[in-house]
Amino acid sequence: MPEGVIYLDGNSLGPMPVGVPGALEEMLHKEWGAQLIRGWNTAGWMAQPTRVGDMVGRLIGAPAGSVVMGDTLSVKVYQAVAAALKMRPDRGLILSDTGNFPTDLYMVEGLISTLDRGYELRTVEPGAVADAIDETVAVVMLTEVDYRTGRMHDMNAITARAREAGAVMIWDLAHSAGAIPVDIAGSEAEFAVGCTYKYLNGGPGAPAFIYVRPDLADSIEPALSGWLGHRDPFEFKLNYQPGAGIERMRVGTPPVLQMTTLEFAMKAWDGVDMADVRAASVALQERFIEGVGRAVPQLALASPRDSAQRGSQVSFRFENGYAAMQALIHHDVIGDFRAPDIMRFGFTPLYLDAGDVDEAVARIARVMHDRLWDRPEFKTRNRVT
Ligand SMILES: Cc1ncc(COP(=O)(O)O)c(C=O)c1O
Ligand SMILES: Nc1c(O)cccc1C(=O)C[C@H](N)C(=O)O
Repeated sequence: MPEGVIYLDGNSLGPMPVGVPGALEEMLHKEWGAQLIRGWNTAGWMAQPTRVGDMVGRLIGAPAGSVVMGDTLSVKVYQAVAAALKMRPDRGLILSDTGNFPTDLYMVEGLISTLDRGYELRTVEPGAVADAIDETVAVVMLTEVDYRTGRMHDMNAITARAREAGAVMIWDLAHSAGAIPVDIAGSEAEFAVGCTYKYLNGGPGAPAFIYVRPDLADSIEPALSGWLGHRDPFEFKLNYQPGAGIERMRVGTPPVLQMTTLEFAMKAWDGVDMADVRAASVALQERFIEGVGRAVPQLALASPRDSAQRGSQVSFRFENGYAAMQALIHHDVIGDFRAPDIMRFGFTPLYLDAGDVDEAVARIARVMHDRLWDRPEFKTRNRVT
């Protein structure tokens, strides 16, 4: 971590794991440089999407062979929804919630605009999802942890409700993978998707993942029928035939450099138990909430106070939240801002401890008490964070 920086934004972009530059340099010289196109076979690039998929799968409770990496999360959402709709041709409703990340909703809008049957995308308040699931719903698509508030859905209860109603369940685990324990197989959800540039530290643009419940993987119909999801890509047949199991959710050429970065980053999780990560995360978050509550009571907690209902982030509402976050970043506490008024802080025990939390609270208190945010340069909205 850069000297003096307290990084509370690993829920948006994880930091670079120690050793990544060396690992990449080695790969560039020994694999791409020396092996050239032979690297697809001899360096194992072709098998990397499922090999890394298994590493990610372990953290989300997915059995080996049920997760594949590739593309962006937006694309994986599209694939999951398209396949799910084909499983329920008699129904026309896709249910999501108003807390979902916009791209998930946008991808559904785009997908259904290309389909002849009139589909409806309906969003309800997060707390109203379970009651909104009935026999008219084809697909329930939710992000488990709300990107703004950190509010967590009850994955098992909602999946069970969807199952009862005959709807297909898709979970977006963008804010769950590497953040909280997930038992996707135990939930019996049909699909899950997620990204790897947040808690898994795969780097900006790291490939996304998709999980398909193993008993379905050989029967789902991929909408993005790319050649690397074909049963025999190197037969170069004129017609598409889906590959075996999860392989059919591959599309085109995998981003090998990003995949190699991610594969290296995943080594940090070897032997790590998500229950330990969760316990450490909750302890850090509780310390933070109590500290901020004592020192800066004007920041209103936007996250559930009960840690059992919160992912691995803590958010506060403040009307000048954008400027306050810019000022904080200026003072080397990096969180981010989400419109309209949310200051968001992510907790990642792999590289944060109680001392970081106390120092962050002290700097937040200074920024707020001394109104260090009240400067024109902090008020121009032109930033990602
Ligand atoms: C829940 C969720 N879905 C999707 C995305 C983004 O998708 P993509 O990786 O395609 O930009 C994010 C974050 O950017 C997210 O938080
Ligand atoms: N994926 C991002 C990007 O390409 C640029 C900036 C931010 C992101 C994010 O991941 C945002 C994140 N999903 C969020 O929860 O707000």
